[in-house]
Amino acid sequence: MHARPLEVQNGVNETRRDFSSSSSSCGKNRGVSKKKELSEKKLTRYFIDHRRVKLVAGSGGNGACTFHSEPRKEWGGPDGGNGGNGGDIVIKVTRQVKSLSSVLAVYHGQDGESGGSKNCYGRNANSTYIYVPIGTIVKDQGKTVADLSRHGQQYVAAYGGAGGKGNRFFLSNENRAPMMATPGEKGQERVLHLELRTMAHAGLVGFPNAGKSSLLRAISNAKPAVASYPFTTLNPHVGIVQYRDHEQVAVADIPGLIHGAHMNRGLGISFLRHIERCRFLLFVLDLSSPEPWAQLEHLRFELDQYDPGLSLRPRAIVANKMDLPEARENLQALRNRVTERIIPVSALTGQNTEELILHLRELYDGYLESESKAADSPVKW
Ligand SMILES: Nc1nc2c(ncn2[C@@H]2O[C@H](COP(=O)(O)OP(=O)(O)OP(=O)(O)O)[C@@H](O)[C@H]2O)c(=O)[nH]1
Ligand SMILES: [Mg+2]
Repeated sequence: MHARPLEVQNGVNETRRDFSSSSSSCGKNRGVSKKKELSEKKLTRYFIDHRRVKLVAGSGGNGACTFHSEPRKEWGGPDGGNGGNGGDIVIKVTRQVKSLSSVLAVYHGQDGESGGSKNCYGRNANSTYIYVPIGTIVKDQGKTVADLSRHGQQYVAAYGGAGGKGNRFFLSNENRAPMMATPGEKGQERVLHLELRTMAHAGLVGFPNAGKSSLLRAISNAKPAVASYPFTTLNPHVGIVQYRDHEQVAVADIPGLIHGAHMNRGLGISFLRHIERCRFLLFVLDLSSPEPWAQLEHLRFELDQYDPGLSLRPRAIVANKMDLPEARENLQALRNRVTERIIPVSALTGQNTEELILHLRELYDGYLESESKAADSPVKW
């Protein structure tokens, strides 16, 4: 078990290899020849699940100060139109976007058009949209201001400034020739933090190489990359387990945790955040490794350090790699040490995955029941 951090160090090289080969647009095997060590800091850069954005909404257009002029009509009166409103900046959820990597650091909204003569009003500016994935949380100085969990949901993050008034607006009985017009207001300026938290019912939690991605492949429609080195998975993948009665359970393959993850080691805190959103947990253990129960203790420790009680969510232990002889030897020893339900499976051969799928459904039904109870309970004032 103590060899894990070392393994992770080795895997750091490998991750670059996988990263370049898995995204075809980057070109094949680009990183393979380069043996440069990839630091943990660089590793975390590949997955963007939080962003700081500065938003400057559009300013309103200025009002115009003009007078009607026509041949033989000396005092035509004021005809300066109002300016248009500045564009808002809107954060909008879309299914098509999977991470926050496309979100820029600064956004400027469009300015409203200025008013013109002949009572022409300036055009209002269009809103600027920032597209984010489902499960994005918007925070302003640490306070959550929006929790965007549905496709199409939107949040107006910065309001555009109102357009200025033209001199026609100030026409009154007292003042027949107003010489004033107001400038457009400045758009709202804000600095927000966006955070992405995977939305899934179940989370696969385990050390790198435990077989989480293989398991997700075996039980759901998702096809995350599988390879024999740690940190193959750099982004959470969500797979859907489909049942005959059309019920669907979402399972998230969360990148491997390592010892010290709560202190941001490895892929660290960013992934603990994703686990936080899962209703129930499946601890995936590589049973072919020596003393697999130590993996479980480490995982629990990391979860509880991040959020006390997180490891106590409804859960099951998935004893993976049961096709290997060492795993069969370890299973009984694990059973003697752990009271929770253990489901022995082999993600590689698909052995006993039905039991896991059925147990997942039990956990899901339990979750639905607790949700409906919570909805029925009277609200306390
Ligand atoms: N023999 C055997 N090998 C398995 C089994 N499940 C996974 N593996 C192998 O274990 C290695 C790691 O599998 P992954 O599914 O990539 O592991 P992971 O937990 O997703 O790893 P990270 O994404 O790095 O955290 C691969 O070489 C798999 O082929 C299993 O049930 N039996
Ligand atoms: Mg994986």
